[in-house]
Amino acid sequence: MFLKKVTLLKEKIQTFNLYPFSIPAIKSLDEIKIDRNVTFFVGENGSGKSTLLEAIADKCGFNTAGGGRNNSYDVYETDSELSQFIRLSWMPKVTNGFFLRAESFYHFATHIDEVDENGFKDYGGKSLLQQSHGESFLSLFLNRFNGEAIYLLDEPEAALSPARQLTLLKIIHDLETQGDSQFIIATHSPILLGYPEADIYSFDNGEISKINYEDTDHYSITKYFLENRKRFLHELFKEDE
Ligand SMILES: Nc1ncnc2c1ncn2[C@@H]1O[C@H](COP(=O)(O)OP(=O)(O)OP(=O)(O)O)[C@@H](O)[C@H]1O
Repeated sequence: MFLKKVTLLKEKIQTFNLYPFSIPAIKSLDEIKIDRNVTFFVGENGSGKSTLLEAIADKCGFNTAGGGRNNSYDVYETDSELSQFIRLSWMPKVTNGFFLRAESFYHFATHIDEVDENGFKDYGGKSLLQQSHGESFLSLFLNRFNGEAIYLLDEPEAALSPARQLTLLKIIHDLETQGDSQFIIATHSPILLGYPEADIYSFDNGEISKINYEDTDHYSITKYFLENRKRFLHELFKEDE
């Protein structure tokens, strides 16, 4: 494990009324201790997970549109408005890694198409643009990801079938145990969240705090839905009847 702590430099912030400090979870952030190789960010849509992950990626020197340190394609890069207000504490520092941003992965794939000179060796031997969305994610995980690195994944499940999400769990497990890799993953997937021995930070209720897997909405809503689908849907549609 490499990244141990993320601290918000409150003394540098002039106003908490503007984005990103207007996001309740960010406003109340003091520091996040990272004690595990695999850490998840969960929370409602708009609770600030991507904002913080992007700031960490920026601070790591990764392309904020997705990629690692050597992936420079400024045209798609966005400024992280938070990164200059956080401090990352490392032990030891690692520079290898990757920021996967599901929503802008196409830009990364296009960039690789433009610059690749070795037959897409890091991407399974085929242009990422000629692979399906989910196939291209898995090619990246299987071929480009390797040991002693930090991987920041923003909703990696976006393109993955449930079976491929299980494959991703296995890849994470192999990289964590054999390659000494660290992962921070923003996700809505109850499958990914089930990774053993991971820490889960919730961004709900205006704060960032640790939560047990079984206490997440992702677990409880999915479980209730699967076990009581008819009743659940009946209640959900009731007002419209
Ligand atoms: N560049 C920006 N300028 C102003 N507001 C922004 C900007 N980017 C995001 N926001 C707002 O900040 C809030 C947090 O957004 P963020 O993308 O971090 O949420 P999230 O938790 O990752 O959500 P989701 O689960 O839907 O991906 C949202 O209300 C969003 O509209």
